[in-house]
Amino acid sequence: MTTAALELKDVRKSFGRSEIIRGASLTVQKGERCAVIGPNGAGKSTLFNLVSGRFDISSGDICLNGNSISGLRPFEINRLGLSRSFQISNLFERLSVYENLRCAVLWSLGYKYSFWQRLNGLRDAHERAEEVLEQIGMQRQRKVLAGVLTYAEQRALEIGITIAGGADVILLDEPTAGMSRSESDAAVELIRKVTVGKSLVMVEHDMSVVFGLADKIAVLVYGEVIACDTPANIRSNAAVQAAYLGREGGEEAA
Ligand SMILES: Nc1ncnc2c1ncn2[C@@H]1O[C@H](COP(=O)(O)OP(=O)(O)OP(=O)(O)O)[C@@H](O)[C@H]1O
Repeated sequence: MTTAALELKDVRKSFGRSEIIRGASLTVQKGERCAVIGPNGAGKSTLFNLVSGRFDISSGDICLNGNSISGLRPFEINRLGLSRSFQISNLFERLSVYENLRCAVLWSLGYKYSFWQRLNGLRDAHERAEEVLEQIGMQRQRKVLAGVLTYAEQRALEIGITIAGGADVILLDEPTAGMSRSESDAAVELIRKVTVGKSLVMVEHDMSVVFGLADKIAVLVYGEVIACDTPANIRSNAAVQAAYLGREGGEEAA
């Protein structure tokens, strides 16, 4: 049996007396694209914060490539190969597109101040930043300050920053939020391209994005994964229809 890229085992999280994540289990295989959907307040962002180490789990376990990452800090989890984007823009607005990418690469290389390491680190970071620039199709904007990019370009740059360190498990939080249809279609193509051979977990409200991109959909309702299946099976799942799709995404998902 192959080792899963990411596995959540009966994960629970309470804030004070409120249990927000109530025994969530989820397995994402290597190379698989999984969308997490669910109503507002279901706990999707909390789940991302648990997986990326921003919050500690209350109980259960989370494994990355077969090894427990529970209790590790975000940068340790990142160095083990998991990278996440944020809903809120996470760019250095006064740095250029290229500089933003180079910063992300240097950070992921564990760059520390030492002369020789600095020279080697800068060379490696330059080459990797160039690769990512090409992957996200932003060579023409390389010198443009991140703060003056269009919204869709900023989101594309965020995706570049997320993949810059070469992580093999990518978490994207609402990557197409606030985009027009055509911008969102372009973002889907970009995500598809940059996640080839990687595992993707994304939280997304736009059902055409979810059903267009995901190999597997996990439905989170009140902190529990009530279904996790192929898009076709999720579409016809009566419990999912009742709890979520019937109200929020039925039209796009149909
Ligand atoms: N740090 C926190 N302290 C206390 N309660 C929190 C905290 N973070 C989240 N919650 C609560 O957990 C619940 C789930 O929130 P979360 O943001 O994870 O939901 P979501 O599914 O991402 O929602 P949305 O789709 O609206 O973004 C909410 O009731 C929220 O108020």
